[in-house]
Amino acid sequence: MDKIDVFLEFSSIIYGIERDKVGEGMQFNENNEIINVIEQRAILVGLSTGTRDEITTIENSMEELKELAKAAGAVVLDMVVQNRPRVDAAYYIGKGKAEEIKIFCRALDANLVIFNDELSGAQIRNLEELMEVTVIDRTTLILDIFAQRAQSKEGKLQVELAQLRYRLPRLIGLGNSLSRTGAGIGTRGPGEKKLELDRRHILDRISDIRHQLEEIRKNRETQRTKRRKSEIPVVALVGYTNAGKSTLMNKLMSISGVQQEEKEVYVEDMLFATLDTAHRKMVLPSKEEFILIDTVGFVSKLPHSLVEAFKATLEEVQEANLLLHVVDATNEDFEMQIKVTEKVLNELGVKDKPTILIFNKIDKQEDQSALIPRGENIVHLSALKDIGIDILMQMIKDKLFSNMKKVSLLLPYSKGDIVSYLCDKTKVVKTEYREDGVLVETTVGPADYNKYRQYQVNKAEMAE
Ligand SMILES: Nc1nc2c(ncn2[C@@H]2O[C@H](COP(=O)(O)OP(=O)(O)OP(=O)(O)O)[C@@H](O)[C@H]2O)c(=O)[nH]1
Ligand SMILES: [Mg+2]
Repeated sequence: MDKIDVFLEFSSIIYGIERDKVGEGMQFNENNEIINVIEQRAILVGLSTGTRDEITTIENSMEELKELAKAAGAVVLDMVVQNRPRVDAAYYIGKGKAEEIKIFCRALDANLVIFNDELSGAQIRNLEELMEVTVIDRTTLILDIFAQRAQSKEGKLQVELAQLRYRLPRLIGLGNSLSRTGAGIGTRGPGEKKLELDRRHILDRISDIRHQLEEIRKNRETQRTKRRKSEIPVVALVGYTNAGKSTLMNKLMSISGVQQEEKEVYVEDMLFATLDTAHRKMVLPSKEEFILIDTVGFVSKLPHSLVEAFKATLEEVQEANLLLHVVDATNEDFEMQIKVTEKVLNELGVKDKPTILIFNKIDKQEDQSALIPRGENIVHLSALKDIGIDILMQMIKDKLFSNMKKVSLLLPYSKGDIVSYLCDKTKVVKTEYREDGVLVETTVGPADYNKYRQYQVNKAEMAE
């Protein structure tokens, strides 16, 4: 074990004991005793290249970075934006600006500089050497928040995998950074784990995590197959972080009449409150059932390694019959948030799903109600104050169940494949083996109805 390993291992034990201190940096003496708890005092730095493909303004992006920094436990002292047509390969914002920020750090007693974009290993190293403070980027910050929040075994593995993938091409820069800080944002792994710094170990660990995740995925697949068989439709809540997905899930659960108060999902006014998907069974007043899934929220510039790592969890979204895309109507950047969510869903292979666009928090939003779109698959509501929930329920019902038709099909014995398909995919209430074929009573959607209506028999024929 080298010096850094010992240092990190020890600091991870400290974090394990003093959870509320997570988010703060610590200083240790030679005996690895805490001698000082260092506040993570951060200056945020953004770069505006003035190109039109930026999906939001630099000001809004920096505000969000501030929220992310706070969510990770840092104190934000100030924000600096550099206008520059191109990224500087060595110093990202250019050496001159980096020197200015160094003076700024001294003046404000900052010990951390957070960049709004991903940096290369060389940029991190150069900037740290020049500015003499810890340098991290937006990706490290987001991964750090995820590392702090991950609860389930799968969540922890996914975050660790994302962190390791991010680390691998940046070992030189990060090694430097970690040996300098020892603790604090960017050094934490999920479950207070020490993060690897050695290339070979990282590769081994990545392959080990992949295997473990594959096992978990297989298990989930088995459960999903069971669910599919039971033919209960699946509805997934998706959207930008902090939009109110979990609040809406709890609201729908409370009115669905199912006794599951203990199963309320976690709601918090912070970014990335939910990391693990949660499933709950819902029952509509008219008794139809569906499964509702709550999922991790998205954010602008979501690290690619995280999207990759979370793919398996979000596989469920791919299979959902309906998406509820929740939007925070009070956020002035809601259009960007919708675009980001759609883009991430696209990356996950979720395309052309029936979707209800939900503008949430209308109890609070005042100024921009005229700006919020209205339309066929759009609903304005407040999950917190119970406004418009009944309209949403009706829409869900219409989307999931209005096209379903009860049918009695008499299938010749030569059409065994259709019989097995129906038994597999639809809610069969009766099968009867008759002389002229198999009589199947079931409920089908419009596509299946059109395909198999030729086999439909009416009640009089059935009685023969
Ligand atoms: N005023 C108001 N606040 C709401 C409403 N719905 C949710 N909130 C608040 O918004 C914050 C975030 O809510 P969550 O339900 O945790 O949001 P989420 O989309 O699950 O967030 P992540 O899990 O982080 O992706 C909480 O403070 C909620 O109380 C609403 O209708 N009106
Ligand atoms: Mg949530």
